[in-house]
Amino acid sequence: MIRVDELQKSYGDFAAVVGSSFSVDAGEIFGIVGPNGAGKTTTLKMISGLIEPSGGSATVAGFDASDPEMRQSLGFLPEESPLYEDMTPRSYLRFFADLYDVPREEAIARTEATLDRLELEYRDRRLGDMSKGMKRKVAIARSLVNDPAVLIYDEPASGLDPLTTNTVLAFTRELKAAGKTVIFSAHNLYHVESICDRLIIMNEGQIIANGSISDLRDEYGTREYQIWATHCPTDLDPAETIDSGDSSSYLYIADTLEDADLLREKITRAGGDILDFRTEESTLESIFLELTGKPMAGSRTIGGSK
Ligand SMILES: Nc1ncnc2c1ncn2[C@@H]1O[C@H](COP(=O)(O)OP(=O)(O)OP(=O)(O)O)[C@@H](O)[C@H]1O
Repeated sequence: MIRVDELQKSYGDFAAVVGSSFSVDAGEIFGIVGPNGAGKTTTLKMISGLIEPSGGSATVAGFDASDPEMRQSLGFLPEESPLYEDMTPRSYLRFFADLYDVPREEAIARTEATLDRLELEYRDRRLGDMSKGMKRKVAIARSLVNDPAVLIYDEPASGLDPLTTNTVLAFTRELKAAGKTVIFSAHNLYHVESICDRLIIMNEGQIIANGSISDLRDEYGTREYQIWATHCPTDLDPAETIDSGDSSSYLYIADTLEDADLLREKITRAGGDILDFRTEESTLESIFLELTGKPMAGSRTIGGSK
């Protein structure tokens, strides 16, 4: 659905994007992550036809990014989406429907349904008097005004409260369920990990990793199996021991599932009980840190990060 081939952008001597190539299949949510200045927004703007590449090409739904016809297939939500402050959500969305030549009735039905789903009240209030979250919902509705097959969302949940963030993430999943293709850029790696099918990591204008979270874990991450038990056979060396008065518990770590099964067998044969068994995997954040050497602003880890 989207094909990016050796895409480049230079500003004078400075190379903001250096020969990026990747493709996004129909119906995928595809993530783009990277530290500040990595070239994410520049890449998204080139795919959207908003800036001209210095080299290479991008196609969306079979159209070159520079082809005006491509716009009918695309909804772009920029990182900062200034709205016309004196308009109301309804008048603003009708204005965009007219720009895209969408019939009025159809536009009203579509945008009202989107605003219902995003739980936006006050649709006749001046946009200038609305909160950031409310404006974001209107901008999301705008991205769908022409019912595009492809959506490019640059930091859609940035700066929003947790409730609105959850609504935006759930809505993005629903777009996929409805058959849309979504490119999703975010600083919060937990969001990317929870909704993206595949992703690229960019650093200093280059793609440094490309694949599903599971692919990236296999290639760059670690996985270990942890067993907590009540007993310590004499020939085993626990990674950790917790003494709590009259009883102790022991932690054993295995690198493979086969080794973990052997450990469990040994412990139960020696009369011990297994208290807990869990898999600990690298989070996207730890992989990101490993690859870029830079922490991701605005990100957070979920339990079990290493
Ligand atoms: N119009 C421009 N003129 C000169 N340099 C630019 C221009 N636009 C972007 N850049 C530079 O290109 C690099 C990539 O910028 P870009 O906005 O694509 O990064 P990003 O990964 O989206 O960053 P962030 O996470 O901070 O939004 C940055 O160093 C930026 O300063």
